[in-house]
Amino acid sequence: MENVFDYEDIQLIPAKCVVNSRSACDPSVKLGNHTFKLPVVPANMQTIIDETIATQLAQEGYFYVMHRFEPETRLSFVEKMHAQGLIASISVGVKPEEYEFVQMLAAKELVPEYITIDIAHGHSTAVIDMIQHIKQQLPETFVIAGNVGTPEAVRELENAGADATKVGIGPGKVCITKIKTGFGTGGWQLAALRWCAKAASKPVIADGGIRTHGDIAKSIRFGATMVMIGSLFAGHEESPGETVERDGKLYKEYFGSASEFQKGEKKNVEGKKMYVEHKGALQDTLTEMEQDLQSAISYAGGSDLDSIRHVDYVIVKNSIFNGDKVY
Ligand SMILES: NC(=O)C1=CN([C@@H]2O[C@H](COP(=O)(O)OP(=O)(O)OC[C@H]3O[C@@H](n4cnc5c(N)ncnc54)[C@H](OP(=O)(O)O)[C@@H]3O)[C@@H](O)[C@H]2O)C=CC1
Ligand SMILES: Nc1nc2c(ncn2[C@@H]2O[C@H](COP(=O)(O)O)[C@@H](O)[C@H]2O)c(=O)[nH]1
Repeated sequence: MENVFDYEDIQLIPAKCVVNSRSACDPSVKLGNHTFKLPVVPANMQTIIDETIATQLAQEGYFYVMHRFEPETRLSFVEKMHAQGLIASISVGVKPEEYEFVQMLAAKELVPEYITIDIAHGHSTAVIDMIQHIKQQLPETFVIAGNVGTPEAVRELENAGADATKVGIGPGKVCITKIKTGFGTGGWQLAALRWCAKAASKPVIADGGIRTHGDIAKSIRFGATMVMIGSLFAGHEESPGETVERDGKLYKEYFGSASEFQKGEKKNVEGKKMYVEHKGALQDTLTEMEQDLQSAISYAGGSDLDSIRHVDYVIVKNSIFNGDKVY
């Protein structure tokens, strides 16, 4: 593959501004039948989202995907969200009990608006079978399938009925797949996104490796409809991870969904645990992301996200941070 690059290697090129204020730029995005305030979704991980955050996000008009690691709560979660007039967006795996769960939702006529099939290696018969099962049982549900890292995988999952695919194997902050298996899109996630998005006929969600808000705009430029983010969302007051104090500073725990901490055993471990700096309220980050995206849209010379998709770019030889810290 020619032109292999990652987020740090790219700078987008400004085009003539057409708005008088960044506040005139609209960073909202449509996914399925709904429009959301931002093209950003917090990762469906246990230290990133819980029912309280999911409810807050849905009420405020942001997309969310609830994780699948407390499977017994999912049915009542869908009921609770619908009782409040909010969208229900949940995750499933591919084991036999997950088939029964989907059947149970259908039998109770509980139709989540979104279901994400959340598997490490999504280019598999297991995921294709689950897509078909959901589409048969819950035809109205928007199905996001992943994770994948190749155009072949995107096409196969789309052909099986997926409404969107999620791209990213190994670029995550707490991911050790790349180290333990030698496989993945770590180190070239942005190029992999471009490769996959060119083959896609439906929305692509870029998942993992976002380290700055500018990386969201870069993902949009290279074909993402939406971006899934873990580490940047891990350090908030509301984040479900444990809060610890070290040398007078507060940190929040962030662990991988395939880590020993999540699994409760040391088997097929492909994730680790780390601590990220505490950074205040979730809404403050969402607001800053919105402002930074509005600014990105203005630099793109337009007034909505689509303008970012058409800007030129350069591959820079050195890191854009040039040895500096981000903040
Ligand atoms: N985006 C990424 O880069 C990655 C994400 N993750 C996250 O970790 C969590 C756990 O993922 P996962 O282990 O898939 O989920 P599960 O533990 O639910 O495994 C799902 C099923 O797929 C099988 N399976 C898992 N990996 C493979 C593989 N490489 N080849 C063949 N079969 C496989 C498992 O069997 P068995 O366990 O017996 O093999 C199991 O039957 C998810 O939330 C996932 O998103 C994990 C790694 C990479
Ligand atoms: N290889 C692994 N990847 C994982 C694991 N748990 C989650 N993930 C992926 O990471 C992203 C978040 O990435 P970030 O760079 O924004 O922090 C998440 O959405 C998953 O796709 C894991 O244990 N191993």
